[in-house]
Amino acid sequence: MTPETVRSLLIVEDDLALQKQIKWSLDRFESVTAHDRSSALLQLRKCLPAVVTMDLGLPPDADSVSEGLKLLEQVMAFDPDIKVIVLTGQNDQANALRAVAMGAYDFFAKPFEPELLNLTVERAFRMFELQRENRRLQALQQPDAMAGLITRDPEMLRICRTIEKVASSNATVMLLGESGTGKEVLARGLHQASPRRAEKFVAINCAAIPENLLESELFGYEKGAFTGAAKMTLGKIEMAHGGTLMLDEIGDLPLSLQAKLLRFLQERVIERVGGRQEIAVDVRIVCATHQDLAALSKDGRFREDLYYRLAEIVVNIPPLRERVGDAALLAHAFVRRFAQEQNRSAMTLTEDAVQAVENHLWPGNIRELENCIRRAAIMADGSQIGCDDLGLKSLQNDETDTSLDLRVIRDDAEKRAIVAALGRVNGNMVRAADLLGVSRPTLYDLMHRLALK
Ligand SMILES: Nc1ncnc2c1ncn2[C@@H]1O[C@H](COP(=O)(O)OP(=O)(O)OP(=O)(O)O)[C@@H](O)[C@H]1O
Repeated sequence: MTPETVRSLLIVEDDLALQKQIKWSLDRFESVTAHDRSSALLQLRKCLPAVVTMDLGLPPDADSVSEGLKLLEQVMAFDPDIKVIVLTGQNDQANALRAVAMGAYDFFAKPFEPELLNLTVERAFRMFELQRENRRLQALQQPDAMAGLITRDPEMLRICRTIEKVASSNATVMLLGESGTGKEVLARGLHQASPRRAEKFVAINCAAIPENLLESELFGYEKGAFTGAAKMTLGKIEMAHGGTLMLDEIGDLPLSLQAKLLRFLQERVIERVGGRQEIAVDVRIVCATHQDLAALSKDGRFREDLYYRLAEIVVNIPPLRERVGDAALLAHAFVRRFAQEQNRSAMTLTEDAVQAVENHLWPGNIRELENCIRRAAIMADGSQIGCDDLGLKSLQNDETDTSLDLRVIRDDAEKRAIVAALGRVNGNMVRAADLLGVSRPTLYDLMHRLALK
């Protein structure tokens, strides 16, 4: 729920005359009504009220408080911030107190005094708004939405800035990158940097759920929609209402569901499985995949119209092997974190371990590196983590070990230049020294040092 949204009052009363009377006496608030528990739950999800006034005696058993208390419990489970004002009979203080113990905000004995009820409802709205505002401010204090993301690679830093820039819009973002490159980290960062940060971030992995369950997982289902559907259940889209929904591995979404998702993106309403009602849902979509979606859509395996809807902003995340200096930077950071988590004194990577980390290609990207360091931090005997602990080959005494040694690089270049100069002047030392810009004795010395004689 975005902070600007006006929240309404829900009046739950089975006596329709009384319901009208309450609505009328609270007419300065925007209100909706319900006459029993199931219609109240429906309104709750549809209108997301801030305040509920509720009769405890509801049908089918209006003489007892069981339905009312059950509804109260469900309201509190749905959103504990909602302020519920319980309307009870004159001599029913025990049940009123029971309701307060279960989370009700206040109670009122019938017949009620309209002015007093007005004041209580107003106070409840104010309390609700204050709590929301408080949470929003707390979220604002979060200094950097990308705080958990470690990188010094220029391309990754550029991506972080892009994510922060587009966060305030509602544009759908598509994150493309190999497995383990941090797509979910970036999606969470986007949510944190957006005005939706006080609401939920919900992620669903389309590849991890069997096709026959995915529809109800995404869209929810009504009670009795299929065998085993014992109660109405919200889908991930509805759960993310007001917040951000991450559709991970979107390339694995079956074609039948692609059509349904497209309809949702166009009309922003869903229908639960087995339901007939259209429910408006306000979510920001982020999707991610390691697959080539454009190619999938050319092959007819991914709807082109859905692709263009989802690809409003496309972010290509580079694999770890292409990020300059990040493997070692992340390795050091993970060592510090895992040593701390295991209450071990400071641990460090040996020099050849750092070198091995830098040279490994990390096909599983940051996830693989993270797991590798976690395992090593557990296995290492002392405070030093070496190549053996990491399960990587040491590069010491290996040819590639000298790849960054300037002296070796310089010697090699000098050797090649001298050979080329001598070749060009057919072995004439005087002319070769001239070509190389050194004296003849210096050229002799160099050839001696470089074992060229
Ligand atoms: N730049 C980073 N700094 C610190 N940790 C990171 C970074 N990128 C990724 N991680 C960590 O690496 C792991 C994998 O990241 P994440 O789940 O976001 O990748 P992914 O691309 O969504 O993977 P998959 O495609 O397999 O779902 C997580 O534990 C995450 O915290």
